[in-house]
Amino acid sequence: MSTPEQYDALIIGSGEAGKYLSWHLGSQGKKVANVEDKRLGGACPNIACLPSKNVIHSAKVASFFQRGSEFGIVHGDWHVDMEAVSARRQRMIDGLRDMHLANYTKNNAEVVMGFGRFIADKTIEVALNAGGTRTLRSDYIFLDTGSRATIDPIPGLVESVPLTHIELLELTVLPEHLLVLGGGFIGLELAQAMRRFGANVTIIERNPTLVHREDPDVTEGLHQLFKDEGIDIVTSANITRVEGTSGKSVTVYLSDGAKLQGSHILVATGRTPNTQNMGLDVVGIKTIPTGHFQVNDRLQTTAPGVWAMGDCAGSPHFTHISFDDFRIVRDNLAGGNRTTKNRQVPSVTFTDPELAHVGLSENEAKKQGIAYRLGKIPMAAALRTRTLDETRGFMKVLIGSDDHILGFTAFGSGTSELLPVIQLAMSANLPYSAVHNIILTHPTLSEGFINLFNTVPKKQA
Ligand SMILES: Cc1cc2nc3c(=O)[nH]c(=O)nc-3n(C[C@H](O)[C@H](O)[C@H](O)COP(=O)(O)OP(=O)(O)OC[C@H]3O[C@@H](n4cnc5c(N)ncnc54)[C@H](O)[C@@H]3O)c2cc1C
Ligand SMILES: NC(=O)c1ccc[n+]([C@@H]2O[C@H](COP(=O)([O-])OP(=O)(O)OC[C@H]3O[C@@H](n4cnc5c(N)ncnc54)[C@H](O)[C@@H]3O)[C@@H](O)[C@H]2O)c1
Repeated sequence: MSTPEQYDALIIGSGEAGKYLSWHLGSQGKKVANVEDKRLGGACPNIACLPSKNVIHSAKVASFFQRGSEFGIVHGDWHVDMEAVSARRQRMIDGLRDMHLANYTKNNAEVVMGFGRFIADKTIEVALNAGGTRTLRSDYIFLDTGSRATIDPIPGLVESVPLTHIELLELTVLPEHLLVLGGGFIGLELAQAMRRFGANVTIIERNPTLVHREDPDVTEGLHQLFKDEGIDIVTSANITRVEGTSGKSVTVYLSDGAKLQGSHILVATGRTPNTQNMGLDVVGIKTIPTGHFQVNDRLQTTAPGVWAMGDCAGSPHFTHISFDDFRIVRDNLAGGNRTTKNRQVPSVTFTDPELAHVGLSENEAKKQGIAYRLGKIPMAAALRTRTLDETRGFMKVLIGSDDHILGFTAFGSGTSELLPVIQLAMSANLPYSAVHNIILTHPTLSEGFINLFNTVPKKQA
């Protein structure tokens, strides 16, 4: 082993938690190296959240063109230029890359491009992308290695060279017919975007409904939306094999004898944590059966002086949660006592309309035997939606016996921006009247809260 270079902190992976911790510790004058083997800044700005929302927005513009006459806009011939859609996405990514580089420079955090693995206690060897190795040592090591698309061991699937979200977002030619494996977050968002660009799309989901853990009104709403947009949905699908090559012709065979034919196939069936080939045995870092690093509620692994954050630590797979993992570790390093226990996990599925959620769903409340009063309105009751012709969907809120908000779900255009008000009331333990009684600007979507809380049944005396 070459003589290790000594650091105050080593961070493996430059995803959300990793980069923020690198910038934070660097700004405090610590000698920090952030090791990254692929894309600086991790998945979110390069291949996940931001590029997908960029492409989804282009698809929204396409849907406005399709709906032009509804708004009194008469246009001539138009078409989708996938090369230009892709170029717009790439421009955004390039800008984000510059922003990341500037942050590393400003905060004196070193970037080491290469794959990191443990070779001894507190010691990482980096196989440099540029060739050669470096050996780095620190008493403080933080893992933020993220996750990748799972490719199930279905006969013929690997051989079909399926698209993952990475290749799909980079397409410069529209698929004629896209088969989407999985009706979860990625499948729904990308299926709708591709359909709006003009592709035929079939979603193949193994459960009886899309987003099967959601309440029945949510799944019904999504099924109806996708049906109206001309997306085929095959549920309770048991795939026995795949034949052909994505980009040419692919056939998916189901156990009930059905045969689904497409030009391309996208896998969107969940994530696998990046925890392999990292020399974990050398330092005694354990993983759990899902492959994630084993951590406690302060995100400490089973090796002293090694923490894990974000997807690789099994935290809910969202960028905002990886960011919160960073805050927990940052504050505990400074002597705090923060944990991952009982934290809010808000989420938004960026279909159009969006599905925004925080707290308990009705399914969960029933399963846990928690009594609730339900307030619910159609989105059309928030009059803003009528000005926009975006009246599809509903909002609902679960209220506990003490008048506090237990959960909120909105399936409606622009509803992601409604979450923070509800989250604030929930985290400050305020009764729902605290939101109900605010003067809410007319005509905004949030004004819908007044109508929503009006529908909550009064407490029984
Ligand atoms: C298509 C898509 C859309 C999404 N949209 C959203 C969204 O809208 N909102 C949201 O909140 N979440 C979204 N997510 C989820 C979100 O992207 C992830 O939860 C988040 O990026 C995870 O961040 P992370 O910090 O765990 O690490 P990541 O961003 O995954 O970064 C980990 C980095 O570590 C590197 N690495 C791994 N192993 C090593 C090693 N040994 N040595 C060196 N480097 C290594 C990897 O190459 C990677 O760059 C989306 C995900 C996908 C796939
Ligand atoms: N807007 C967002 O915040 C956002 C967007 C995209 C991804 N993400 C994150 O990334 C994670 C991964 O997304 P995802 O869509 O890959 O996973 P997911 O867990 O959301 O959905 C996967 C779906 O695939 C189905 N499935 C699994 N194996 C299958 C098979 N063999 N055949 C047919 N269907 C099968 C599952 O039943 C499930 O419905 C999400 O859980 C989420 O945490 C978040």
